[in-house]
Amino acid sequence: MKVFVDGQYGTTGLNIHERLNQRNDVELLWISEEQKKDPEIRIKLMNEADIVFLCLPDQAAREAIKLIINPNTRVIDSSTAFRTNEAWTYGLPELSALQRGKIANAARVSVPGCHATAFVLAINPLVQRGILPRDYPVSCHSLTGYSGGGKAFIEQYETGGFSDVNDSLRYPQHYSLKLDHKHLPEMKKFTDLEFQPVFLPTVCNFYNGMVVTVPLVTRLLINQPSLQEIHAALTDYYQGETFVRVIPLDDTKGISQYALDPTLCNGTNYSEIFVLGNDDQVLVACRLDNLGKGSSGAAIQCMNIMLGLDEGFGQTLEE
Ligand SMILES: NC(=O)C1=CN([C@@H]2O[C@H](COP(=O)(O)OP(=O)(O)OC[C@H]3O[C@@H](n4cnc5c(N)ncnc54)[C@H](OP(=O)(O)O)[C@@H]3O)[C@@H](O)[C@H]2O)C=CC1
Ligand SMILES: CC(=O)N[C@@H](CCC(=O)OP(=O)(O)O)C(=O)O
Repeated sequence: MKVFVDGQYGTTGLNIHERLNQRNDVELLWISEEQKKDPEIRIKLMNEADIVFLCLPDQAAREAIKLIINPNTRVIDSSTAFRTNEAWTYGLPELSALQRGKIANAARVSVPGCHATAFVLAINPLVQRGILPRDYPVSCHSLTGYSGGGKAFIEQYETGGFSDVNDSLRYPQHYSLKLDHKHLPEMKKFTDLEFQPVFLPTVCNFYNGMVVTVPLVTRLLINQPSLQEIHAALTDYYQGETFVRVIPLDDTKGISQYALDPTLCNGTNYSEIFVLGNDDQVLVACRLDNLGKGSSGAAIQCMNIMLGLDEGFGQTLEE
């Protein structure tokens, strides 16, 4: 099976390339760094491939898709360009059994954004199980490593050694302060919420890793559930999932007393859901690697599903 990664020299593309390089069921079509934007070579490689990964900025992804004319070429796009487009399938198999089936048969799959993945995983089951009202005024915070910003952003952190210009990057920075983050449309659509959440991300001085948190006031939820009931609903929803782990309440005692490290899923495709707080106010948190389940790992998981393979094939699996 032939695979081409368009954008193979970028942060996400490089990561996907590395993961696929280790597999012997995949023939990777290769483009040199000098030629990576040459339309003629890209057209040839994209139409020769069974699967194309697009790991490009949004506008470049919109242009690239027009270059694919082979009806048998299936596409997995990591950008924001097509995530809420009805002609595309949202690549989050843990949404539902129906969604997993759609991915298996899809010709065009859009990989969810990293913040959106964590938010949807944490919140969608609570809406589907009739716990969180669809019109709840949801708010959400995300703590993320800087690799989510791509090559140019990474350079600001890693070269120049915190010059006067970017000295403040040493410290956590809130961003997207117009409260219009580009993941909001998918966050709303794939949780069935009536309104977009208020979403505030914070980028920090570490490479990868992420924790998204959603505070909930239980007296405003349907039938005023306890913390245990919220935890039980999430645990039940994700039973049998390989890559979503709802952490048992007994195992969250240490975290409740100390802190939630955003980097502990790094290097894996796992996401971990924590239910913290108390019976009056619950904090649902989701931890993942923005370069794993937040992008490249999720893209590979989708490819495996599309090919009828085990979802964990080629992923780092840990017990
Ligand atoms: N980093 C992350 O954690 C995540 C990223 N994403 C998404 O994945 C996509 C890629 O992001 P990321 O890897 O971070 O970005 P990078 O900036 O790190 O990489 C993008 C790559 O695409 C190349 N490129 C740009 N335009 C073209 C073009 N017209 N034709 C061919 N190649 C081109 C760039 O080259 P050059 O630099 O020379 O312009 C670069 O090598 C984005 O849409 C991003 O939103 C999604 C989830 C997480
Ligand atoms: C630190 C940082 O800037 N992170 C990026 C996340 C990138 C990502 O997941 O998503 P896209 O695929 O939608 O680009 C951001 O918040 O925009």
